[in-house]
Amino acid sequence: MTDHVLTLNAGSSSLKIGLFTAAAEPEVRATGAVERIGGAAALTLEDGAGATLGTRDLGEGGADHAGALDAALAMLREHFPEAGIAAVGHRVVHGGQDHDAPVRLDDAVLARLAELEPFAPLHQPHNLAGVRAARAAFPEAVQVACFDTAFHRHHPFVNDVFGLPRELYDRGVRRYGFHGLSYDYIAGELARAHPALHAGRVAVAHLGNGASICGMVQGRSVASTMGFTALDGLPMGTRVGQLDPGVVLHLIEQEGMSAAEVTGMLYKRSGLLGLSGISNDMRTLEASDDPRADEAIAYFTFRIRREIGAMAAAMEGLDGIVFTGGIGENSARVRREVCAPMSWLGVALDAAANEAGAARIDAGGDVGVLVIPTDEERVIARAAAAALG
Ligand SMILES: Nc1ncnc2c1ncn2[C@@H]1O[C@H](COP(=O)(O)OP(=O)(O)O)[C@@H](O)[C@H]1O
Ligand SMILES: CC(=O)OP(=O)(O)O
Ligand SMILES: [Mg+2]
Repeated sequence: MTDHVLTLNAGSSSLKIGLFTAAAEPEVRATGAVERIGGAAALTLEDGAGATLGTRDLGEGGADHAGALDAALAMLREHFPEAGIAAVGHRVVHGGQDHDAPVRLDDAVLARLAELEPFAPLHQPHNLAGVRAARAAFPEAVQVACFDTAFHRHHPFVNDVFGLPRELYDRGVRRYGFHGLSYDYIAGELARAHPALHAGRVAVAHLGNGASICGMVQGRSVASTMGFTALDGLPMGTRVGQLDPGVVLHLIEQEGMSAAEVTGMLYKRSGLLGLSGISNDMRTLEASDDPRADEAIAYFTFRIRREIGAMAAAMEGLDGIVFTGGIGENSARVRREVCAPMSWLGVALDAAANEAGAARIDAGGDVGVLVIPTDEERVIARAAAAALG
């Protein structure tokens, strides 16, 4: 029976899939993840209760995004041979100016989204390759795109613009912001479980291999640290984060680097990897006793603090901080190094709650501090189920 929806979510270092019932509030049947794509990639499939159904080692450097998708779909089919797929929901990182909501994919939409590939080179090509693969594997299914940019499409002008000649803004050179599916989920969780915070001003820090902060007022995005591309703002696993554009000019004009070489440096060889010289992966850096690993983490947490301060200014106050994403959910050290020096802003951390990975980790200061596991898959599944009517 075609009574299920499938979700595909290609991140920069991961591929996540989900199998849900096609209900208005979809029920999760299984989730699968390939982590550390490009490194020691491994696939895990779990059932809806979190019990492991299968694991597969894809080997050091053994899987790219396409290989990860093949392996994940094969394992899913093995465990759920009876599940028919009525709709496939895709995370598509960049929706450009056109999309503030999910959209059904056809050839014309797909062609326009492909034009945005240069603006999200670590994601968009993999997202669209997933669409093509899913159309071939499930030709009868409805294909739906869910955009990381959609949640941010109604920023105030001052948070949407760069100080460039106006015609560039008119041509779409704007601050789009990303990780919107994650922020959409967090906004829903705040509304459900923390209505007072939902009504207030919250800095949501999505810290994964890609990392950004969203300034959320009454559950809506008013600012993002990410901009025209997912390079801006915080330093990330391999991405540079905020950078003086004069450095780019220097690299090209004085150092003789090509545009492609600069692109490779800023997207793939900077951030935690570039600073540490060791790894883009926070688990590896935390386990290292090399001082460069500590310095990379120190820069990461310093920039998060700086940007939370900037969000407080953008929102004219701060009622809460939410940590989410692979690092935000799991690294007590990062949360501690971010929060400890922010008592001036009313942030007081409960050290024991933080180390224990509790859901609420503030010690009752002016600013509520929460850890909320994100669920981009659920947001995608809801949109895919909704498209079925
Ligand atoms: N227990 C942990 N402690 C510290 N960092 C962790 C832990 N688990 C995962 N991470 C980090 O989370 C990051 C990946 O986050 P994730 O949101 O899954 O990535 P992506 O941005 O590719 O979707 C990696 O840097 C990884 O090391
Ligand atoms: C937009 C982005 O950076 O996504 P991810 O964190 O999944 O790489
Ligand atoms: Mg991600």
